[in-house]
Amino acid sequence: MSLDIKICGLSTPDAIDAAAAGGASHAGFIFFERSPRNVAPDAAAPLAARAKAAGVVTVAVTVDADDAMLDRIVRTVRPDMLQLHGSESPERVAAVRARHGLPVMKAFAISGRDDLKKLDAYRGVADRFLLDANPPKGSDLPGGNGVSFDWSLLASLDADTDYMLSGGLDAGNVGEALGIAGPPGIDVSSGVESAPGIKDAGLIEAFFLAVAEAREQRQTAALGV
Ligand SMILES: O=C(O)c1ccccc1NCC(=O)[C@H](O)[C@H](O)COP(=O)(O)O
Repeated sequence: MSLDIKICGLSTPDAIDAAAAGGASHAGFIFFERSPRNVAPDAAAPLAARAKAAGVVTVAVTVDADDAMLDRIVRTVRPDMLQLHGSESPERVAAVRARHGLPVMKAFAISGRDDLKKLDAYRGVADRFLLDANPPKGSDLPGGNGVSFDWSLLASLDADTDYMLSGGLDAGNVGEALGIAGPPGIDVSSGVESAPGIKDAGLIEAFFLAVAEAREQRQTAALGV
């Protein structure tokens, strides 16, 4: 089974190259001023072009952005996908998708079974889901907090739910997350940083190695070797 891997919060050519070299399927760019990973559209444009040239799908991450901001990002950065990481309603997701003609990944904060029910109103509207942890108390950010949630909750999701498992992943725990949830995609940001907003090529490489090892172990176990 294939596994999509999104490295989020990229802001330098070196980090793009490390993500692409490791085999990232998606590269995320944050357009949210309070984030240490925030990039201006003009600065993100050449980075996104670099990721695209390496065959990586580019994702523009926004939080309750209005049409003017999304217009500017789409016009300048030309992302392949939009990630809506705020409290966007199903109607807003549909409107954004129609206005820009781009697939939309809708993010949800998960801390209990009830949170997963919220996805239902977005089925057939959002192209994909990103399931993240609830921000810790006092956090200024809806994402990128480096905290995880109970991955076993995902066992109750419909098998055909297309999502990325996100929140607090790193090289040390991604194998366990894959084993418990078996997601179609994963997403990481803080877990491959040496400091908030500073991606580390060594940590990115270690993350991909940990994913490869875990997948190999699962395959071996499945074959009963
Ligand atoms: O990463 C941010 O700073 C951020 C800010 C505002 C909205 C979303 C943000 N990140 C979105 C992502 O897709 C992150 O990769 C995701 O929340 C996981 O982050 P982490 O727990 O640090 O791996």
